[in-house]
Amino acid sequence: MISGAYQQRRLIMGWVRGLLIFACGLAVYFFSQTSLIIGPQSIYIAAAVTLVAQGLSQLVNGIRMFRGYRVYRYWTLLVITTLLACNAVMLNMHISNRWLLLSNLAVLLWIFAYGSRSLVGHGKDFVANIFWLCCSLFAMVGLILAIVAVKVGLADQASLDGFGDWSIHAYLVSFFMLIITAVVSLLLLIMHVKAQAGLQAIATLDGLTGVLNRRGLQEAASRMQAVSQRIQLPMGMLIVDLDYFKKVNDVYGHLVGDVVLKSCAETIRAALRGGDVIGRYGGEEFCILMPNTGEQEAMVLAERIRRIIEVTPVSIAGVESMSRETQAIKCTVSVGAVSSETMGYVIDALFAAADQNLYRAKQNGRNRIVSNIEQLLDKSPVKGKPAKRHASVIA
Ligand SMILES: Nc1nc2c(ncn2[C@@H]2O[C@H](COP(=O)(O)OP(=O)(O)OP(=O)(O)O)[C@@H](O)[C@H]2O)c(=O)[nH]1
Repeated sequence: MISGAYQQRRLIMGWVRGLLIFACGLAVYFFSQTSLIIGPQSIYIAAAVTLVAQGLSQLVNGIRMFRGYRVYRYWTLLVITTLLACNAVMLNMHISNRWLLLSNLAVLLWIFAYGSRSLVGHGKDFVANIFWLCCSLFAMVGLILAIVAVKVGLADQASLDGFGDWSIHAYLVSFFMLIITAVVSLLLLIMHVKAQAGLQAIATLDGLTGVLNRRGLQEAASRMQAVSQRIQLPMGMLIVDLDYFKKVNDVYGHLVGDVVLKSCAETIRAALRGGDVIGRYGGEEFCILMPNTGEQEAMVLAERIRRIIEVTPVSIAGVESMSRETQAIKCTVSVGAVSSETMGYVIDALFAAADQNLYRAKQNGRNRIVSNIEQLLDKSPVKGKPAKRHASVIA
């Protein structure tokens, strides 16, 4: 978080620097329009464009850094030297205004095209759409600069000599300022949205396994319950608990315990259907919420999870502090299953009933599922094979 805030500060300070140089460029341009200038007006305009280009290129560099793209350290230096050198040579050699203007416009066009490319949105989410908006705003400026360049290219010499008085300047300057303000504001909005999403993820995701934490789970359960109840579809819930996990910690250490937890969370997640939600309910307990799932389907999914954990040993080959012979650990889980068909839609009642069924599964010997299905089918609970030992080691 602290390093993220520091990065953001660095980025924003970079943008501020770019905008200040850009503003200096505009100030020089406005000064060139007064009678206070000494010497030819074109020198001031060339200096103004150089400063504007320099400020913009710093801004574009900042945008690239923000997007995580490669930043060319000497890019801003290259822009300023190219422009200064071209302008100095052309002014000293009294080369036609047309070439002076065209070269300046070309550099500005290049910067906007580069910026526009750096702002292309990826994906279809809100942030991607805002990036696309910024991209099109920069592209629009590029297009207008291209039109001005064509106009300069086609204008006759007499008209070019009065270029300083062309009314398009006022429009261009206001347009530049408007677009830059809009793009910077949109980038700040993206920064804010990303920071919010980061905070939301920290608040609702479990740091170790990457699945929802208890709070995220509660929120997901409330949402699922509201929708299921409204459209009168059943919702199922499983609480999956690793058997004899304390012994894994005791025998192999907490580092291995963490690897086992992560791996089991991933294995369970991979076994779920689209729309199912997994969260970490407690230490070595996971909760699975299943929309449109009755008691029978909940049992089917519970059995799939029990089976897949049983047949998928957790590889601990690369874990530090483990001896080379120990390659993998076999685990089993007990599952408490329940659905709104037997317990109704009250979330706390579902959690309590699933917990109660899990307790019964543990009492009955572990590596098995207990549900309320007998209440529906008048049958005894489905049972998996009891585990013979807590965790076997595959050498
Ligand atoms: N490595 C690791 N261990 C954890 C974590 N959270 C909880 N535990 C451990 O999980 C163990 C849970 O032990 P118990 O509640 O006795 O459960 P158990 O040994 O699995 O026994 P049964 O559930 O009855 O089969 C404790 O030793 C906790 O320290 C974690 O994030 N990482």
